[in-house]
Amino acid sequence: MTQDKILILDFGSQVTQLIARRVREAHVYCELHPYDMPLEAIKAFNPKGIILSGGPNSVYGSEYHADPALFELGVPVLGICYGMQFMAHHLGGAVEAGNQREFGYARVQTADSDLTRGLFDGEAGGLDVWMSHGDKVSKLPEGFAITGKTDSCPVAIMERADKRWYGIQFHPEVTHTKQGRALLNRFVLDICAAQPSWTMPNYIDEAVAKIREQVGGEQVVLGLSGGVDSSVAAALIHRAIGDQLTCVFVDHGLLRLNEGKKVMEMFARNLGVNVVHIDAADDFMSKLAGVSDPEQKRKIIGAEFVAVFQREAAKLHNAKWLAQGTIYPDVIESAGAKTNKAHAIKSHHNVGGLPETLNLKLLEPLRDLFKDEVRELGVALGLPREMVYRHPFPGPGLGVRILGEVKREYADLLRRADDIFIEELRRSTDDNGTSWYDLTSQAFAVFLPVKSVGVMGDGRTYDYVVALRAVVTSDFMTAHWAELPYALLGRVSNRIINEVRGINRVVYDVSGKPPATIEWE
Ligand SMILES: Nc1ncnc2c1ncn2[C@@H]1O[C@H](COP(=O)(O)OP(=O)(O)OP(=O)(O)O)[C@@H](O)[C@H]1O
Ligand SMILES: O=c1[nH]c(=O)c2[nH+]cn([C@@H]3O[C@H](COP(=O)(O)O)[C@@H](O)[C@H]3O)c2[nH]1
Ligand SMILES: NC(=O)CC[C@H](N)C(=O)O
Ligand SMILES: [Mg+2]
Repeated sequence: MTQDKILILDFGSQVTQLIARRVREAHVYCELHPYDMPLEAIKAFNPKGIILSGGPNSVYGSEYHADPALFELGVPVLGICYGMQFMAHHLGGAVEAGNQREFGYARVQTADSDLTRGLFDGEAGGLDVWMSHGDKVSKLPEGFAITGKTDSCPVAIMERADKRWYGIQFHPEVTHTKQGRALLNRFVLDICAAQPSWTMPNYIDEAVAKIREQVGGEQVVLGLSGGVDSSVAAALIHRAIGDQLTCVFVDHGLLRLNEGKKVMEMFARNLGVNVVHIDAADDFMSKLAGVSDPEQKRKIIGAEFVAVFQREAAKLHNAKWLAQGTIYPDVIESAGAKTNKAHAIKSHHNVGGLPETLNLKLLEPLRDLFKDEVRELGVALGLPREMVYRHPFPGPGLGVRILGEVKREYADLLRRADDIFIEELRRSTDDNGTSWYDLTSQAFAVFLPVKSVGVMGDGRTYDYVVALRAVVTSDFMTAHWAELPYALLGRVSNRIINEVRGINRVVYDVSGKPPATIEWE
């Protein structure tokens, strides 16, 4: 890779991923690796600078240590929180438990400093930061100066400018630290002098060359969902190897309105990608008949999906590769998941769960990218903005948005109601002219298989209920219900009740996650 690179060593902080995002936002490529990355691997990575993350442990008496020889590589090092404590510990200073723990907002008094130079324009002398620590640096390592402190933290910033070693006790990666982004930019762009050349248009050539080299003359299959990740992966791989790529698009009868048509039009017709469109609605519907338990439904859909995909992939001549839209957060989270014993709330199904008997090699060209980068890449590859900035759509589709037993009739009603909701969201804007579709992270309709009484045209109706769900979230782990304007909700309700015969009542879901989840099943 010809890019300048920053290495982030992860000591287990909850927010390490944000450090990587901030560096990427400065258009510098970076990677996150475990704290115990071997020195040889660090040298081979050839970083322009190293960032040591925070972490839950205490550096004294713990075994969570990086190889201290990294300080002698001649590249700048920035230690954040635990990272700074590790730096102090290994360079001859000392760290001990503080008598006061500090969580949340703090004001750091700063002296003129190499690290913070130029960050304050007119606001000299202070930083508004976010702290989360119990330990403190109690003795400075040799040659270091204290350049920032708070009332309860005598060493909030320490630095040794001749070696370009910097430690900060607070977290610059979180947005609560007001000048955090500027500080990270100062480290990465000025101190490490990394070139900000990491942009998606630049990345295309490199990614294309890599795919060609990996795949050679062999054939690739990809499960295309019409979602963002698989679509961008398809466009990128197609750019690299053209007809050697075949996409399999499975219509399980639980897709959004006209989804199949849209996907075929976009990929097969406009981009000239080979797409096999499988209409498997009958298979899915018959397997789902009579089943109302959410987990059982998910498992049936997941298993059937694999069966259909496997059958189709086997028909393709000489396919040796399975391409997937795995992205960097998936990679980081699945590494973390190995040690994480969280409760399973829902079994998410992805083609990621394909059995090894498929005997295909994995091609994952997006595995270094964050979602916002994947979107930029999609635009750079010529996919329409509207498709690339779409809300996520779950693999089991409407199957988890029809409560209880799934029936074709319900899916048809729901598809139309959902389409009206999305159309109105795209059409209405807030005062700044941003559409409500873009202001929400995910929005959809849910089918409730209960009937209620209504009156239309002086006649009695006894029809089904649809719930509207719209949430705002940055990570989908927690979410707020979206405060949509009443007038917009009113229009959606009117249109659904008037246009979708069989639905006579619309309600709005005002539950956050937690305690509710985003999908109803
Ligand atoms: N109907 C489908 N046909 C073929 N492959 C599918 C289908 N639904 C899901 N997949 C596969 O499962 C993978 C995971 O789905 P997931 O929803 O996480 O990602 P996505 O659909 O690509 O993007 P997004 O997160 O924007 O929805 C997809 O990348 C795709 O390869
Ligand atoms: O690809 C997927 N396969 C699934 O089985 C699945 N279940 C939920 N989701 C999506 O995940 C996010 C969080 O959803 P929940 O709050 O309902 O768990 C939301 O964005 C959901 O749409 C899925 N995505
Ligand atoms: N967030 C951190 O990195 C905390 C470091 C260390 N565990 C402390 O409490 O000080
Ligand atoms: Mg999807």
